[in-house]
Amino acid sequence: MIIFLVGFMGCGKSTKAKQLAHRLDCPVIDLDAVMVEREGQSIADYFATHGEAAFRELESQTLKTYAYPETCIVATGGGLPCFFDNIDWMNAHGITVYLQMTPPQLVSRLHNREKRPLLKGMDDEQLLEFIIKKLDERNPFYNQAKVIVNSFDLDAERLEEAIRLQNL
Ligand SMILES: Nc1ncnc2c1ncn2[C@@H]1O[C@H](COP(=O)(O)OP(=O)(O)OP(=O)(O)O)[C@@H](O)[C@H]1O
Ligand SMILES: O=C(O)C1=C[C@@H](O)[C@@H](O)[C@H](O)C1
Ligand SMILES: [Mg+2]
Repeated sequence: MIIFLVGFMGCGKSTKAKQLAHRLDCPVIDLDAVMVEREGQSIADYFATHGEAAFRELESQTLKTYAYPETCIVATGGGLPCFFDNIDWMNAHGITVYLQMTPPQLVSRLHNREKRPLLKGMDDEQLLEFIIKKLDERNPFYNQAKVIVNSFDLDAERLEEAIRLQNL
């Protein structure tokens, strides 16, 4: 079974993916990291040289063509579920889990903004405003996930339970 973790930048996808993979003794795949490795370029550099539209194409293609092991945890990019038919594809191929956080909680987790092309140069106030607006656009996609959990202070054991309750 493939478990896809989705949610806004900073909601804990990469951290929780590693913890869950450890508990379930299976590999973890971080799709942002897969693209960085394949392209030999950071995501910020990819955005700068090719633009966001090209990045979204690459991201969708990477999602759909990756050779996933039978059981694995996949940390997805923050925008991935919101483009093309990516959320439908994930729902058809595995269990989707939305790691939900409030905008102020996300602000408190989003350091290193210079590495994130969409957040570059923002202070806390601008970031909060941006997140509120973006979440409004993105929630209709994130909310199509099969499991929805508040991920602030969520430990991996409780996350595993929430997924099992729904699916395993
Ligand atoms: N339980 C926690 N308490 C405090 N900080 C945490 C906790 N879990 C994760 N973090 C920190 O929050 C930040 C975001 O976590 P993480 O990188 O896992 O999110 P993400 O959803 O993968 O974000 P993105 O892929 O957009 O970079 C990181 O700096 C991480 O170290
Ligand atoms: O929320 C987004 O649109 C993004 C999130 C990151 O994981 C990266 O995939 C990229 O920086 C874009
Ligand atoms: Mg991540």
